[in-house]
Order: sequence, then C-alpha cells, then structure tokens
Amino acid sequence: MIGPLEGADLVFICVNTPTKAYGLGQGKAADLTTLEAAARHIVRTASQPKIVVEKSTVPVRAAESICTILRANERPGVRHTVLSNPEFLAEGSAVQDLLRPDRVLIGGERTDERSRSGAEACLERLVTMNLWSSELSKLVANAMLAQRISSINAASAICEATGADVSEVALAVGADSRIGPRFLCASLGFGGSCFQKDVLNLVYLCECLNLPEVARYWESVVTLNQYQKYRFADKIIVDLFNTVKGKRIAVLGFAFKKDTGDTRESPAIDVCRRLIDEGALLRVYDPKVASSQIRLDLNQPEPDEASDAAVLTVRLLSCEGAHAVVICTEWSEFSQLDFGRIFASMAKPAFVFDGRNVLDHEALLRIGFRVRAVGKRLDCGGV
Ligand SMILES: NC(=O)C1=CN([C@@H]2O[C@H](COP(=O)(O)OP(=O)(O)OC[C@H]3O[C@@H](n4cnc5c(N)ncnc54)[C@H](O)[C@@H]3O)[C@@H](O)[C@H]2O)C=CC1
Ligand SMILES: O=C(O)[C@H]1O[C@H](OP(=O)(O)OP(=O)(O)OC[C@H]2O[C@@H](n3ccc(=O)[nH]c3=O)[C@H](O)[C@@H]2O)[C@H](O)[C@@H](O)[C@@H]1O
Repeated sequence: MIGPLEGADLVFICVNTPTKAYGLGQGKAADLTTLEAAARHIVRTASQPKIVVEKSTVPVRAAESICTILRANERPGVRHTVLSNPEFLAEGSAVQDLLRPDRVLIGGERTDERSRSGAEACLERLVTMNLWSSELSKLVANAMLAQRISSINAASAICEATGADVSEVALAVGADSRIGPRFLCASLGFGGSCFQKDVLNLVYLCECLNLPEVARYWESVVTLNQYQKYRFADKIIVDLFNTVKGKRIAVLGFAFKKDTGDTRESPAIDVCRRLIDEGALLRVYDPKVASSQIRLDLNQPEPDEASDAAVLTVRLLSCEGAHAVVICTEWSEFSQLDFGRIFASMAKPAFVFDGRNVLDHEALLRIGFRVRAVGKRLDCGGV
C-alpha cells in the first residue's frame, strides 16, 4: 500500500478494478476491494483535507462508496472532496494522449463556477459534469469503441461470405463525417485489459438496474468479439485441410496491439490456445513480449531439454518448415519481412493468415502463398 499522504492536496486513485465472474449469461461486476482499500488508506493517513480523484474506470456510483467510507471515518474538521477524472489514454500512445487529449473530463459533487473557470484557464478541452455522468461516460466511451470494432468485424464475416472487401467498406462507411474513419480496422478481435472488462461492467450494471434488453445489447459486443477470435482460429484449421495436428505454425505477434508488450486479453491467446488444443506445434514471436509471459498465457511449461516435442517455441522469428504464418499483432516490422525467403523455407502449400490486414496480399500471392485475410476473399490457388 502507498505511504503517508502529508504534503499532497490531490490523491489519485488509479488501482485496477478487476471483474468478478458470475454465472453463464450474466455480466461481471467490478471488484471494488482495491478502491475501498484506497479510500480506507486515505482516511487513515490524511490529517488535512484532500481532493480524492477517482482515476480508475469504475461502475457508476463507485464514488458514492468512496464518499461513504471517507465521510464515516473523517477526522473532525477534515472534509475530503471526491472528483471523477477518468483516463482516456490508450496503450502505445500514452504520452501523446496525455499531452494532447481529446477532452479532460471532471465530474464533481457540485459545479462551482469559480473553480470551473479557474480550471478552464489551466486546461484546454475541459468538460465538467456531475460525478455519475463522468463515471458513466468513461464506460460508455469504451463500450462504443469496442462496439465499433465488433461492428466492423461483423461486417468482415459478411464480406468473406459475399466477396466484398472490408477495407473498402470501412473506407466508404468512414467517409461519412458522422461516422468518421478511425477505429474501423477489422481484426481477429479486440483485446486489452479494459474493453471487455468495461463492457461487462456495463452489462452487470444494466442487469442490476433491471434493464435486461440493454444488458443483452452491450453483451453482444463481447459475444461477437469472442466469435471473431474463434472464427479466425477455425478458418486456419479448416484451410489447413481440416487438421493442424502435428503441423508447425509460426505466430507473429502476441501483444494485444502493436507498440506495447501487454498481453492482457490479447486475441492471440485464444487463437493460440485453440490451435494448441487441436494439436498444432506453435512458434510464437513478439518483439516486446517475454517468452515467460507467452508460456504463462498459454499454460505451457518451459520445454524439457531432453524432449524435442515442445508444443511451443517462443521468441524465435523462424518460419522454417512451417505450414502457416499467422499474424496476430500489427507490428510494423512484420510488413518489412522478406517473405520470399520465408516462403522458400516453408512446407508447401504455404499459407499466410493475416489477422490484422497489414501485409501486402498481392505481393504474397505473387510469391506463391495462399493468403487469407480478415474480411477479404483473395484468390489463392483454388483451395
Ligand atoms: N491501461 C490503460 O491503458 C488504462 C487503464 N485505465 C484504468 O486505470 C485503472 C488501472 O489500470 P492499469 O494501470 O492498466 O492496471 P494495472 O494493474 O497495470 O495497475 C494497477 C496498479 O494498482 C496497484 N494496486 C492494486 N491494488 C492496490 C491497492 N489496494 N493499493 C495500492 N495499489 C494497488 C497495482 O499494484 C498496480 O501497480 C483501471 O481502472 C483501468 O480500467 C484507464 C485508461 C487507460
Ligand atoms: O480504458 C482504457 O484502458 C483505454 O482502452 C482503449 O485503449 P487500449 O485498450 O489501450 O487500446 P486500443 O487502441 O483501444 O485497442 C484495443 C483493442 O482493439 C483493437 N482494435 C483497435 C482499433 C481497430 O480499428 N481495430 C481493432 O481491432 C486493438 O488491436 C486492441 O486489441 C481506449 O482506446 C482508450 O481510450 C481507453 O482509455
């Protein structure tokens, strides 16, 4: 736990709020134990009034619990204030997002015009509102971003079935200024520590508020994401002649997105687990994820030196003898690879499954690869 708070006027609560799973078909509640522990620590150690800033993403009215704990334990004459100031930065672009945020959101118990104009003088793009709106805005922002990805991924399944191209559809749809072009990249599914957690928190909240239709609506965003990950993995199995048993598959990228080493809820985990369950021998490479982390995520122990039957080899960028190369993360370096050499070293027919649509598919086809991408039908030699 953190140390004493003397000398600080502002105390930021940034602890994680993991989700607690309930039965099938039900949402997940945030585990607020860490928030409560933080609030108790503040009242125990603060002898001067503090402004307690709720920075963690929390279910609506979490600030009420913090206030209740603070009020019930306050020392005489020491009145703390609680603000909600949700964080909107994304991993991989954190500094840029902090320096140039789209908005800085502050929710407070009351909107004091004097402090508001003072804060506005310091901060551009400041938006002030009540506490509950601020807490809900963060959850809805993440839910709508996740929904956007599930929407384009749902479109990708239609594209593959019809011959439409999801990149062209995204271009046309995103050209409508009401929709906008960003965050419309079809993929093998979204990952990261927050989208699924926050959508499921919203689902749980809706269930608690007796809004089952609204709960099911948001839940479908996660259901579709799950479907997309397994759809991608199953496509690999089907295209490799309905079995991957004993086949070597090179997986490029394991982080949940490029420019981070974070693997929390990475779609690569579900895809790799499915392939391992079907008997594939994986080689996983990621420029920023430690091999120990990959083994942990895939429940694979360190290989026994005496045995060459390891299911998983990690951190070796080698596609030699592989039946397929699978792109799970959009690292820029992957598009710079010498695919001519890679093709020459692979078992034939050699497949590429591009789960991020980042490679030059025409060039790969010319080399001789059979190419599969998300939301595109590519001519690949009659399979
Ligand atoms: N990771 C991200 O890019 C973003 C995260 N958020 C939100 O920020 C919060 C934190 O997320 P992350 O930084 O990703 O989580 P994290 O798990 O990486 O960091 C949480 C930190 O809190 C500490 N902690 C946990 N319990 C504690 C306690 N009782 N007392 C003191 N410290 C404690 C942990 O040791 C850890 O250092 C979450 O609510 C998340 O939804 C919001 C926007 C972006
Ligand atoms: O609350 C949070 O933690 C943060 O969650 C996301 O940020 P982050 O999870 O770091 O990363 P994103 O860039 O949003 O990507 C999330 C996932 O969606 C995927 N994605 C993103 C965009 C896209 O078009 N397609 C797509 O599949 C990414 O590859 C990744 O797996 C939000 O973008 C941040 O605004 C928010 O503050």
